[in-house]
Amino acid sequence: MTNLKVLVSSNDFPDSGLQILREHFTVVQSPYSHFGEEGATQNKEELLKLIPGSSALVWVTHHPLTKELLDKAGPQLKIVATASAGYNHANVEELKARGIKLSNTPNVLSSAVAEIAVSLMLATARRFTENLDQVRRGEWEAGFVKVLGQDIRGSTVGVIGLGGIGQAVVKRLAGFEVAKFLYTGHREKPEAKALGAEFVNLDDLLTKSDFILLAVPLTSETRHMINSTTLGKMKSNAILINVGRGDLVDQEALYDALKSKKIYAAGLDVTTPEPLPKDHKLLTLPNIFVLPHIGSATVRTRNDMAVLTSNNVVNALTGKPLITPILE
Ligand SMILES: O=C(O)C(=O)CO
Repeated sequence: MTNLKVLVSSNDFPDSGLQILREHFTVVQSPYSHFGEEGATQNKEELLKLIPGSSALVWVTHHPLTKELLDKAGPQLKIVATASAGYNHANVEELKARGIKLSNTPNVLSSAVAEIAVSLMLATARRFTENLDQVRRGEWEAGFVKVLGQDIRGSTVGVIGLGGIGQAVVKRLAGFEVAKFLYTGHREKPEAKALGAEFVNLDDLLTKSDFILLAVPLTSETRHMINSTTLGKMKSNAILINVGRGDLVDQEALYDALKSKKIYAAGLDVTTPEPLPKDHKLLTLPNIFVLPHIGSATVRTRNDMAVLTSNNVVNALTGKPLITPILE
């Protein structure tokens, strides 16, 4: 064990990851979580107190890594290891300018997030929100014609971003008799052939797909890529699924498109903000199904993410290459 200090940024980092860190370093952990307005404020104050002298930061959720925090940490900071695949909160340019390494946790969460994407497809296509509401009200529609949904069978599924998560969704849909998989992105993916997915431009994907899956990182290029213009190109039976980041979607435009039935439905695991306030107007719509960002929230996946995060820290502080580098 060394005296190098590792700060774990919230109280819910799994023991599997903590154990690895404790074998090597002096571990300091915030007693708060990032979640909720109060938790986030308390945690920020606590982190400002705990961060000086840290050689590594284990960044557990999506709290922004501000210049203020980095300044407080001090010049010995070598690595930020974020326990997430997405790293839009990690202030990449600032880390790069300061020569600080950055790692994330891709791949280990692809199957869990893909399961949530498929769940959202089913929940929206089969109108779980309206149907569950009927059950809760004790007012089931009688007869043959119930709240009728759409089939995944025979549909065209368009994937925006055929990376690890997008590919895992296509694999999981193998038994659903999907008619066609389309995908778009910066370039064709070698994996697409085996998956039977056809590379198209964004406009083609938007105009032809029955399901549109967002599985791209949030960048300045992808922010609000779903807006009134792109929503306007979708089919009236289109279902939008977002397992990426809330800001990929202009939520005002999405509200209008769902309210006016310009598109059929939306299933969101990610929103802006998170948590979405319970009186948010999106939640008044019958054709939306919202989850509280649980894509990677299984015991196994969270443990895998924690172990990978900690092993990245061990490697960075013992002079070995990062396992999953963003900045090295
Ligand atoms: O790891 C991430 O970036 C996630 O949002 C998982 O749901």
